[in-house]
Amino acid sequence: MKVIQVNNYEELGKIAGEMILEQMEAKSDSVLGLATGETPVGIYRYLAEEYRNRNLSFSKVRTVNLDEYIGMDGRDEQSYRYFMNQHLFDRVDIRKEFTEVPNGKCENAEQECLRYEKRIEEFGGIDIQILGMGENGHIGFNEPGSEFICDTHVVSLTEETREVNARFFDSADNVPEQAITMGIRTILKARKIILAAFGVKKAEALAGVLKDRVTPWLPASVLQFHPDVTVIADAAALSKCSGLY
Ligand SMILES: O=P(O)(O)OC[C@H]1O[C@](O)(CO)[C@@H](O)[C@@H]1O
Repeated sequence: MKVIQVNNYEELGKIAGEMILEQMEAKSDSVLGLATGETPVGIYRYLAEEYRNRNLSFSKVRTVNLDEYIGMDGRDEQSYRYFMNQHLFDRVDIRKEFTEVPNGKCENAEQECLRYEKRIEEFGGIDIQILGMGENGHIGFNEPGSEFICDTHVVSLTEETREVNARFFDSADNVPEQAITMGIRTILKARKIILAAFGVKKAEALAGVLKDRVTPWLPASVLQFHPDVTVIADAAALSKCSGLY
């Protein structure tokens, strides 16, 4: 894995953003795999700014998001669809019908997972996938103990993740208990992966990803099996990784 240490959050957004723009320059109809959470907000901000500053177009770009809470639709402010509209899709000329986020309000979640996986295939697979990482090492909502050979599926969130994500809700009780997430196999099929980590809360998990054995108990460690992963992280997130990169 290639590791890039950044000095601040803005730099993380710029370096990851430039990798995405490079991908779009090489292929205007690139398929971008996108993530939610606080970490990638700076990446979307950078993309939206560069869209305005340069003569860029997202009109041919397709996107697929990692996950969505079950029970939420795009009008719910805590939904990941809402997050993506707010931070990126409403700020660039992307075609909404080219943006995919699992439908949290679907009638049949199992069918929705199959539809989602098929849609990624129809798009031609993911060219570049942005990943954040949970403090427990989850990627997407693949929690510790998840199967590696798994496509888009329904998950029950751990209490730990629900508590960490309570910051986006009125209380932890309001955090949905289930979500739809791309599986680890879906993620590993992406041609390139960026793992973004910021802050000391990610230090332990990131050290495990860079130095420990691959284990389902630290889902992000599976990225060691992927041939093209770039880790972009600040000194705090890398503080337990000295000598490893
Ligand atoms: O970037 P943050 O806010 O630390 O979140 C990390 C991870 O948590 C999630 O938001 C879900 O718990 C993931 O989508 C994300 O990768």
